[in-house]
Amino acid sequence: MSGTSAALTPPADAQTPVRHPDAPAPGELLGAHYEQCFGCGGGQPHGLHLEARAADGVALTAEFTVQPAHQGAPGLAHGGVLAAALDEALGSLNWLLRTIAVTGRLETDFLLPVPVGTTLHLEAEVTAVAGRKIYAVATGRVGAPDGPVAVRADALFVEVKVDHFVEHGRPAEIQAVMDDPDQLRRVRALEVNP
Ligand SMILES: CCCCC/C=C\C/C=C\C/C=C\C/C=C\CCCC(=O)SCCNC(=O)CCNC(=O)[C@H](O)C(C)(C)COP(=O)(O)OP(=O)(O)OC[C@H]1O[C@@H](n2cnc3c(N)ncnc32)[C@H](O)[C@@H]1OP(=O)(O)O
Repeated sequence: MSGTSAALTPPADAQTPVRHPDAPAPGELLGAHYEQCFGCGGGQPHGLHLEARAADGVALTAEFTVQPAHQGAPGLAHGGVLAAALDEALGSLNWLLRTIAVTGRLETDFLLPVPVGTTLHLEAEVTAVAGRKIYAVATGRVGAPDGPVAVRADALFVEVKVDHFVEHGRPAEIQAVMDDPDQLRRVRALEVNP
């Protein structure tokens, strides 16, 4: 059984999402938004190393292979890790809107257990935008892009400015980003109207 709370139902005056003209082309790898991100960064040994690719519209596909470090029960992925994979795929939609947004609400259905070694094939899509609120859905299929759906999520992201991170992040990590031209370029690429 699954359902969606009222907070995840777009209001009647919500807009159809618009892919930003400078968004990566369909098929292009999106890359990590932050090297130390648990979801997409290359600098986290036990991270998900999720690789997302732009699709048509305001949508993407992504893959993540469940590692032994991601177990909850013996030989099975932890549910929180699967939720993190969905969250990361949904968060990567920022690249297509060229907006910085953070997860406000994430509702997840766990439909099938996911064994270690499985590659989860994710799809995420923005469904509506209302002011700063971005509504999106994601699914994760096991084994193949057309495999059975193991997990799915409905989410609300809320647009923020870079200041959100500068204000709330631990100063050492924020300074490290500011000192790294490559990292700074990634942040700026997300932010159309700083
Ligand atoms: C130069 C150095 C820069 C360093 C930065 C480096 C890299 C950064 C680059 C990119 C990173 C971007 C994103 C990360 C990407 C991927 C990771 C996966 C995604 C995540 O993992 S991200 C982490 C988890 N995430 C959070 O850490 C959020 C914590 N949270 C907050 O920071 C606030 O809570 C916030 C901002 C969400 C809202 O706060 P706020 O004060 O700005 O706005 P407000 O409360 O007014 O909400 C506005 C409207 O959203 C509705 N609304 C809000 N929350 C709702 C909820 N939960 N349910 C239903 N509706 C909700 C309200 O009802 C209102 O609706 P209405 O306008 O209709 O009244």
